[in-house]
Amino acid sequence: MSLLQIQGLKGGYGGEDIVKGVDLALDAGDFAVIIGPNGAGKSTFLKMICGLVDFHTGRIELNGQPLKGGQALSAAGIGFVPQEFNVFPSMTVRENLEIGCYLQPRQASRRIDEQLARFPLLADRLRVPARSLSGGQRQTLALAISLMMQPRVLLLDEPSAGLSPVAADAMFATVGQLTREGIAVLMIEQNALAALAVAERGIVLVMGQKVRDAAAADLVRDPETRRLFLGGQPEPSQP
Ligand SMILES: Nc1ncnc2c1ncn2[C@@H]1O[C@H](COP(=O)(O)OP(=O)(O)OP(=O)(O)O)[C@@H](O)[C@H]1O
Repeated sequence: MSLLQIQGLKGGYGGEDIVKGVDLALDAGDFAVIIGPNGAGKSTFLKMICGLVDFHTGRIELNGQPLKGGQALSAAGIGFVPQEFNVFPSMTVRENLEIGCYLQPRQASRRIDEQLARFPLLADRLRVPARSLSGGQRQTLALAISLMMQPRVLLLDEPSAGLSPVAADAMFATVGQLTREGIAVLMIEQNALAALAVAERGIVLVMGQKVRDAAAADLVRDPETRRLFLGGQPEPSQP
C-alpha cells in the first residue's frame, strides 16, 4: 500500500473534464515532478488531491484512508503550496507561520523554531510583513508555512516561479532534502530540466492524461520527451 494512492481520477470545473482518469502512487520519500504543456491540467490535478477542485470519479487514499472533499487536509497529512497567493502579504513572517499551524496552536512556537532552524533567512525577518520579502524569501516562507503541520505528502505548484536560476536551484535542493527526511513530494515545474535533475521520477501530463511516469533520468534521455516537453534541446553529448 502506497502512502498516497490515486486511482482513475476524473473531474474539472463543471464542464468537460480537465483531469481524465489519472492513476498515481507515491511512497514516503518519493520525489516526483509533473511536467506537461500549458493547460494540461497539472494545477487542477494537484487541487483535486487537496480537495480544492471536485472529482466525480476515482479515489484518493492517504495511508489507506479515502480523502473526502472539504476535509482539513493539512490535518490529514497533506501540505499544499499554491503557485500564487501562498502567503498573507500584510501579515508578518511569524504570523504567516502561526497560521500554518492554526489547527494545532499549542505546537506553533516549537514548530516555528524548527522552521527557523531550517530556513535561517526567515529568522532575521520574523517581524516584517511578508510583502516586503524578496521572491525567493517569499517562496521559502510559503514552503515553511506548509511544513508547519508536518505533512507526509507535499504538493508544490511551481515553487520556482519567478525565481532566479540560482534561487530555483536552492529551492529544488531544499525540496530534495525534505524528501530525504521522508516527505513524499509531488511538484509541478515549468523549469522541467532543472527539476528533473533533482527529482527521481517524472510524470508527463497531457490533456488531462498521464502519458509518461518514469525515472527522471530516463525522461531526460528520451528524445521524444525532450523534443515535446523539455524545450526541444537534444541531450548534451557525453565527453
Ligand atoms: N477555476 C477554473 N475554472 C474553469 N476552468 C479552469 C479553472 N482553472 C483552470 N481552468 C481550465 O482548466 C484547464 C487546465 O488548467 P490548469 O491550470 O490545471 O493547467 P496546467 O497544466 O496547470 O497549466 P499551466 O502550465 O499553464 O499552469 C485550462 O483549460 C484552464 O483554462
